[in-house]
Amino acid sequence: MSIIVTGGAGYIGSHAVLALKRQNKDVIIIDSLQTGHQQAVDDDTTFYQGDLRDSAFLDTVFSSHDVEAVIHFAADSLVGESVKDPLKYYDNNVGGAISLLQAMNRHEVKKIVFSSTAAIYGEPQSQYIDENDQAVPTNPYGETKLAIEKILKWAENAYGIRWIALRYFNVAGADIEGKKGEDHRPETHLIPIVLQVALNQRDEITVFGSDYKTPDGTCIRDYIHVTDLVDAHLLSLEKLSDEAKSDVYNLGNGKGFSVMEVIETARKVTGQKIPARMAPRREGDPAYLVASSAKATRQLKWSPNYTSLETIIESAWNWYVNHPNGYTTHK
Ligand SMILES: NC(=O)c1ccc[n+]([C@@H]2O[C@H](COP(=O)([O-])OP(=O)(O)OC[C@H]3O[C@@H](n4cnc5c(N)ncnc54)[C@H](O)[C@@H]3O)[C@@H](O)[C@H]2O)c1
Ligand SMILES: O=c1ccn([C@@H]2O[C@H](COP(=O)(O)OP(=O)(O)O[C@H]3O[C@H](CO)[C@H](O)[C@H](O)[C@H]3O)[C@@H](O)[C@H]2O)c(=O)[nH]1
Repeated sequence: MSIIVTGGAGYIGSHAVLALKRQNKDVIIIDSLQTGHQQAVDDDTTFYQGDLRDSAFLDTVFSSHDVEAVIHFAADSLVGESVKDPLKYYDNNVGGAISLLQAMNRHEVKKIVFSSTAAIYGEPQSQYIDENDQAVPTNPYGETKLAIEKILKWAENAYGIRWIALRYFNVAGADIEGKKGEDHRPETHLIPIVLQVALNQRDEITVFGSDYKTPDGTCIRDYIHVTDLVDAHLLSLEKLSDEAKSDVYNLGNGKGFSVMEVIETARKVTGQKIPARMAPRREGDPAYLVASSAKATRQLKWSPNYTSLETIIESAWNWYVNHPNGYTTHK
């Protein structure tokens, strides 16, 4: 039996493929390479290049393998871009998920683990966000992910497809053995940008806002190591195999770090100066976003191993030092 990983040539998906292969699972990647990289796919992994919205393409993949379950990472995920071009996000994220679920239904595949996001919560209502907090997204990206969670509920009701939606906080770091890393183009995430400054690829890091109501005035986020995040997907697959009920889980580290703490830690890890410039707030950034992952700890038996910010940044730095140009040729 095989596991299909959509978006397996992307940052998180490629780490999931690595983890599944370390468990000797038979993995099939589906990826259009619209933001992913051919070089992130190992030669010994079955890879189909194509778009999820292409049903005939999906039929070819699903009918060529005995598919046990799907892990669905493929999506567009830039918050700012989603505000400028919301239809692109509804088309790719919601359209892609619908097409995938239809293919699963046609081919009688009944288990899916889905990448959701903390962005579905919008402005947080409490200090540690839990799964019962209000889901009121403040951008189209978050809306598309929430819409897919709702689609999953109805798909279960009608077609018996069971699902687990994992709401990620700030995913960061790279494989501890240095086999995979993060290469988004354009890069918008804080830690990779800070490390690009350390590599002299950028002049400085722009700090978006230093007047928040936080101890040092900069935004606080919950950074979760990509390998810990991926572990929760493997546990979710096991849980679905045990006929457990469909559910949503937050995935975070439970610890908040400010933008300045990230920069300070990166200075320590890299030994570089990393000049920082204070700038106005970025629109739509809440001051404080930290997860309660108690439900995942309790019900998935999940526990993160790489919770120190230093370890997270060190693992990313290790990959960048060895891959200063990322996955060299894009696409
Ligand atoms: N990186 C984070 O901090 C973060 C946080 C919360 C949620 N997420 C979610 O995790 C998932 C993976 O994120 P990532 O950072 O690895 O992104 P990524 O862009 O590196 O990976 C996404 C992959 O999906 C592929 N893809 C996109 N649309 C496709 C389509 N229609 N058909 C086939 N392939 C398609 C892309 O080519 C890419 O390889 C996304 O769903 C994202 O919304 C990420
Ligand atoms: O050059 C930069 C980049 C980021 N930041 C700050 O660093 C923090 C982290 O920003 P990221 O862009 O790395 O991450 P976000 O918190 O904006 O977004 C992440 O969390 C979201 C959930 O709220 C979504 O899931 C999204 O996909 C995921 O990347 C924010 O306060 C941001 O303002 C800077 O100061 N300078």
